Amino acid sequence: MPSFKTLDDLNDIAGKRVLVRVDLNVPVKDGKVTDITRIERVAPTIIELSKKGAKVILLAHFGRPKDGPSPDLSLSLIAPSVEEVLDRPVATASDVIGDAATAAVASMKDGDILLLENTRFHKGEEKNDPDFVKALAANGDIYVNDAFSAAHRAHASTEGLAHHLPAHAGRTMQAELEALESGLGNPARPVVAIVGGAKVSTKIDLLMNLVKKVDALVIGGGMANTFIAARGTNVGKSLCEHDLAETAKQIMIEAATAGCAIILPEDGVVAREFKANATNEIVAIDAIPADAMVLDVGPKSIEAVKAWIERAQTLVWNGPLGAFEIEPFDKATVAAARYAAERTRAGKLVSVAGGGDTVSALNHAGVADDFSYVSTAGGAFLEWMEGKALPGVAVLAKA
Ligand SMILES: Nc1ncnc2c1ncn2[C@@H]1O[C@H](COP(=O)(O)OP(=O)(O)O)[C@@H](O)[C@H]1O
Ligand SMILES: O=C(OP(=O)(O)O)[C@H](O)COP(=O)(O)O
Repeated sequence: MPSFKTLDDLNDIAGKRVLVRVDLNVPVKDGKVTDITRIERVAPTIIELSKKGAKVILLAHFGRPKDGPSPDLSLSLIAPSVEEVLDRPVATASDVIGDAATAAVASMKDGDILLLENTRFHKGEEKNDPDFVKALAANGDIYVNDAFSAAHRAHASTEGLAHHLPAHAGRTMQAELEALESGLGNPARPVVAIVGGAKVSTKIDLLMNLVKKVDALVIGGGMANTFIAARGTNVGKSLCEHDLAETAKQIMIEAATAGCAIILPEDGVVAREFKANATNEIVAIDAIPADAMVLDVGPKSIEAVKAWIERAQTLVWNGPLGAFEIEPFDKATVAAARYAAERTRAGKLVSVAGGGDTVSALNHAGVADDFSYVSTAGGAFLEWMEGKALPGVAVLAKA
């Protein structure tokens, strides 16, 4: 595990402006936060710094804004939940740099907490643009990164800042790395990975290495549609990234070479509308109607997933098997989560799951506490599993 400075190395910080990168990219429905796990996980760092008298300035992204600020991706939507979890007032600012941010920081008293606006409202964030990094750094004396779940991004607030200010890992960053190392550093085999969800383009590349590390890869969700389409099967209107067909094919070749089984759904639950209780039917995976979309894997596939969980000694899971937020398309995710929890409780399985929506899905299934470890991270967790150095962690180690 890389060594880095932590909060233990931060003394006499009363009055200091501490820029704390947190991950507040939480699930939201109708403007309301539906899962507060990520907020709960960063609370200890925020409270500790505030109690030491620091001015705690939170930096975070929310969603993937394309063209600058948009009200539906404003962190002001998340601020009330942050206040509720911390049980303290949290001020907000209408921007993350510039006059609005400077004025908000200038008005802080020792121990105050301020949430700046979505870092991704500026293009410089994802480009790790030096001028944007400087503008962020102007409001801080110290940088703390507690966003393990965004540490696979070499962005201004996750990587760039550590080159400008004394950089420390927050309590969650530290705890996540320790827990993953102790749970998965030397995993018992067979290791089975389940990968689903919707972030196909940002996660598909890492499967190329993941298949060399695990014995079986079970693919569900939007990711499965992309693999099924790559085989030449019609996926109708399903969430699918057709331009990634070649990558998907290459992954299947790599998996065969590495001796990793790839398990794709045999059947799916299809609907014509993405909404709760939409009329739906179960179809074989090669019989998806052209005007329908697969919103969950079907009952035969659920049995296959459970059989792989039964064979596994270690399970790593990121990405729900279906659109679990809308019933009845939560069935496969709930069934797999409950079965993995049952095997874990019986001492037959080490189960590690991660990702904002995956954690929310485990909470929905009522089994998050039964898993061996639940990480706040999805993509970062899988990249860690691949053995990759995460830019946000590597830079802390250097600092
Ligand atoms: N078949 C599907 N069609 C559309 N969306 C899906 C499907 N399966 C899963 N999803 C969606 O994937 C999202 C979670 O994906 P992702 O962000 O990759 O997971 P995580 O946050 O756990 O890393 C959920 O909102 C879920 O509705
Ligand atoms: O939610 C996140 O990642 P995850 O969906 O892989 O768990 C992180 O906040 C990173 O977000 P990003 O994938 O838009 O960079």
